Amino acid sequence: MDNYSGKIEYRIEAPFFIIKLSDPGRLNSLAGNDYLYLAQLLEKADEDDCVYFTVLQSSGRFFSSGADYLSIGKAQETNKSEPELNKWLSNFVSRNVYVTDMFTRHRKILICCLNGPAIGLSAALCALCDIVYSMNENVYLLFPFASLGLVTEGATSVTLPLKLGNNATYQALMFNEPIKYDKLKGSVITKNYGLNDTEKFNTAVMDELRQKTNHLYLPSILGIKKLLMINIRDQLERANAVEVNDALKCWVKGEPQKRFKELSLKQRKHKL
Ligand SMILES: CCC/C=C/C(=O)SCCNC(=O)CCNC(=O)[C@H](O)C(C)(C)COP(=O)([O-])OP(=O)([O-])OC[C@H]1O[C@@H](n2cnc3c(N)ncnc32)[C@H](O)[C@@H]1OP(=O)([O-])[O-]
Repeated sequence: MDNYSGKIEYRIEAPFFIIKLSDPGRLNSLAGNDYLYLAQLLEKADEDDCVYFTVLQSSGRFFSSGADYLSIGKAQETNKSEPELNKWLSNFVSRNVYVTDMFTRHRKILICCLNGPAIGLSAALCALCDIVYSMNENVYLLFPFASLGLVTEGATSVTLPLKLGNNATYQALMFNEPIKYDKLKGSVITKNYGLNDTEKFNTAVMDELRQKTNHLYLPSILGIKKLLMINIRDQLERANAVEVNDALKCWVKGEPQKRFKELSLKQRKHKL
């Protein structure tokens, strides 16, 4: 496994496999290869028989600001002679399919420690987690697909209506509105720790998880997750495939690249 950028750390404290995003200076934005590494770590956690819970943590004030716009610029600039279709099949389709698939197929309990806002593909991955805890009420999820010339990704065309409801999903996606704590509470977030320090929050969640799980018969929880996923797994897998193929057309046309560049030049700002 290649940890290309060093932006992601992991440690195993059985029964927990803890993955931590550790690039707070750039708000834990992730390049294509970082998402690949994250997916590989999920695969490793899935295969490890000592692991029952995969815990996602982050650092600083954001959980993750989504795809790293600089890496999209680089992908655009390299191999200029390569046909756009080939370029975005490898730089977008295969990566998005793989990372989303590793989340949808993950057999262990996925717990997200949401220390701050999550955006784009990273927000989609939070929405794929089984349990989400928030550090405080300042968290939000933003899916700026309509602003960036993209369409739903990371199986959000299934997870958002399922978790938030259909009309709330339309409201957020059509107008690029952040989904704030008041809407996430109870639907996505099941506990708010009311803290203001990410490291204290991460520690508090782990302390509580150790306490809550030490009396459980752990194989049962995997059996329960398997049953809970039976009805939606096919939907998630189908959505993943259709989403990337629709988005591929956007990348070939070139609209997202233009808009990501504007973001990187600070000529475009999301309304929060
Ligand atoms: C795979 C393809 C599909 C994926 C789709 C998606 O994920 S769609 C979602 C795509 N994502 C988005 O649309 C979100 C884009 N980001 C934003 O809209 C804003 O940064 C903000 C609203 C998140 C925070 O505003 P704020 O005023 O509080 O903070 P700030 O702006 O000053 O940022 C602090 C530092 O972090 C840096 N940095 C931040 N994000 C990124 C990034 N994604 N990339 C790289 N760098 C990023 C920023 O440059 C700055 O560094 P500098 O210049 O000081 O060296």
